[in-house]
Amino acid sequence: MRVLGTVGLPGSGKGEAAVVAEDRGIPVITMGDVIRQACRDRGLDPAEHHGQMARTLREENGPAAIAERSIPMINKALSDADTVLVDGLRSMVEVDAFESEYGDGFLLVSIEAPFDVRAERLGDRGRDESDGDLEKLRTRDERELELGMGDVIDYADLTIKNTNTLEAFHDQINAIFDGDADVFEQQTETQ
Ligand SMILES: Nc1ncnc2c1ncn2[C@@H]1O[C@H](COP(=O)(O)OP(=O)(O)OP(=O)(O)O)[C@@H](O)[C@H]1O
Repeated sequence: MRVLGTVGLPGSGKGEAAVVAEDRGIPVITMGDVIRQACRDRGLDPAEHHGQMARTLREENGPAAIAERSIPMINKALSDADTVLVDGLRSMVEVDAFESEYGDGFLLVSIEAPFDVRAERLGDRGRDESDGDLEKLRTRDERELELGMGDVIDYADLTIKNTNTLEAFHDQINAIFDGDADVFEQQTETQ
């Protein structure tokens, strides 16, 4: 059993890591899915209430609420699969929740790229208007770091620098899933 969590600032490549996982048939649970499900459970439109629901869940059930709600989803996926990817951890309380559930089976991977590289890639991605806005990216970075993402990045078992081609990045992610170079084993043994 392996639960691989990713952390990274906006545009670092977490979504691409999830694409690699899905291509290999590895289930992906995103924290966003948890929030969308909570919206639907309460009859709310996720497109409209996503941000508010994230805050409500934390207010009602504490800062680890979203991680805790994702654990049953991960466990369900683990009944059919050996490995699951959890996309986008944001704070140490979430790390603690996954570590207490999965112990050494949990591996935290930090995906990193410099601001300028992320800004250019997000500009190309253009998923929404904030993607092309440098000031908004700076604000998003600051907000994530203030909310504790920096600690999670520092704590990660493995760091991947996503500064090369997309193909090279996919190879790096595949190597982690393959357990190449004993990367996975070394890290879990020393935890
Ligand atoms: N090595 C790379 N070379 C070229 N493009 C890349 C590379 N890595 C990622 N990208 C592209 O950069 C964009 C941002 O990557 P991605 O969507 O994976 O980031 P993210 O970490 O999920 O961001 P967010 O948190 O904002 O959703 C995407 O369009 C992705 O295809």
